[in-house]
Amino acid sequence: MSYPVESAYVHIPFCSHICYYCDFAKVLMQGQPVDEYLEALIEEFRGYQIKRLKTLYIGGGTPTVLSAPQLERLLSALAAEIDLEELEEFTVEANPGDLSDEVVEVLARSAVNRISLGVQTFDNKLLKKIGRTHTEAQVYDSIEKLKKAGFENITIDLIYALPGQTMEMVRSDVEKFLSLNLPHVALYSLILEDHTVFMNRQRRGLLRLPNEDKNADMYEYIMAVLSEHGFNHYEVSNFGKPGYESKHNLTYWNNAEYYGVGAGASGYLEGIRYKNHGPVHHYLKQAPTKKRIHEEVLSKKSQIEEEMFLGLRKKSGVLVEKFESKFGLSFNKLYGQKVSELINQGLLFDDKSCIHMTDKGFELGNNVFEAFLLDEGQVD
Ligand SMILES: C[S@@+](CC[C@H](N)C(=O)[O-])C[C@H]1O[C@@H](n2cnc3c(N)ncnc32)[C@H](O)[C@@H]1O
Ligand SMILES: C[S@@+](CC[C@H](N)C(=O)[O-])C[C@H]1O[C@@H](n2cnc3c(N)ncnc32)[C@H](O)[C@@H]1O
Ligand code: SF4
Repeated sequence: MSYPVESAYVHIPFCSHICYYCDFAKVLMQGQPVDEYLEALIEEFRGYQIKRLKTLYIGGGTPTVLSAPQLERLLSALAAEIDLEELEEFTVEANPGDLSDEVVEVLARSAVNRISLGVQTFDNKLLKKIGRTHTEAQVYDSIEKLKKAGFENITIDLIYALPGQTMEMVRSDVEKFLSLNLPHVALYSLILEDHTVFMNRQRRGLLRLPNEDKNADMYEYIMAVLSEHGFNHYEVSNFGKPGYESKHNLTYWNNAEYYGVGAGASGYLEGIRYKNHGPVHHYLKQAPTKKRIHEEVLSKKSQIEEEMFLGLRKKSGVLVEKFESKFGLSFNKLYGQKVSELINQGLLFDDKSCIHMTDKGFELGNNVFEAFLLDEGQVD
């Protein structure tokens, strides 16, 4: 069965500085052929002849390091391609340090209706320690500017379990978020990624990270306090007031297909997961329709596993009937035994039509996901 593709991700790989924890596709903006990149990106987008989209997400890197005219060029070129009446959610990621008045003005005049602000923490000392260049005051300033410009669907990213971070500091970050009265927050536990300053420090024994128990305490605190304040914990790391759950990110977790455009972007089209060339110069060298570096036709086994891993990340879980009609298989025959075991361990619960993770399951996510790996040959 095929479903219409309703989402697109557009990647801006430039940053004004490189954070110590980050391994996303990004490069220092200085000296980069930014205008040339934007034209190539627009051409790649046009090549897909996309007309209808429900969600569009411009991420990075840092889209807001573009100058106001550059951002204007990008936003209007993308908007000209699609039917804006159909577009429900249009997100742009922004960094508090570089959100100028001119950039906010361009955003306000465009079809963008959701801003994702990379705050990470409100603690000035900690911000420095993780390689960020903005301050707490700049966060408030950016949010005020955005609100004044008419944005109310604003989300922020926070990271917890940062080096030297205590429970008290996490509490303070969450309280500061709550006092801003925003409808959404993503809270990520720090992941130590290869090729980062933090991994280098860790290898030399120089990084003091909260241990696993502390990390679990922090997550439990976050879940409890945000649900007390009316946030729906709709995905492992995402919390939104009802109606503010991110439609774009739900596309990923629903295992639906999406266009991925730009250097280092991933996409999923016609059963193929692909990734574009990452380094900007490599990306620019390829013809508009040949930007992909890697394509994988997913086997039925992989499709089923992904359906489970992604679906279980959501509070709403995996709908058994949808699974069965998508794959033409009996869910119970394939996973019934595993699901019973995980329910007995308190990691999953079952409400007849759906399988969901419990809070404990969210905490121990990887143990749960592992149980859904299939053996070779188990499905054709
Ligand atoms: C790739 S960044 C792009 C957004 C923007 N450039 C910024 O930094 O605010 C998206 C988000 O991923 C999260 N992130 C990046 N690296 C991470 C890591 N190693 N562990 C946990 N979260 C991470 C951060 O919260 C960040 O805001
Ligand atoms: C970690 S999430 C943050 C989401 C945000 N908190 C929100 O609710 O909208 C976003 C990051 O994931 C990465 N990302 C998302 N979709 C992508 C795609 N299709 N290809 C490549 N990177 C992607 C980008 O680096 C982007 O900055
Ligand atoms: S976290 Fe954001 S600003 Fe920092 S390096 Fe990564 S993409 Fe750039």
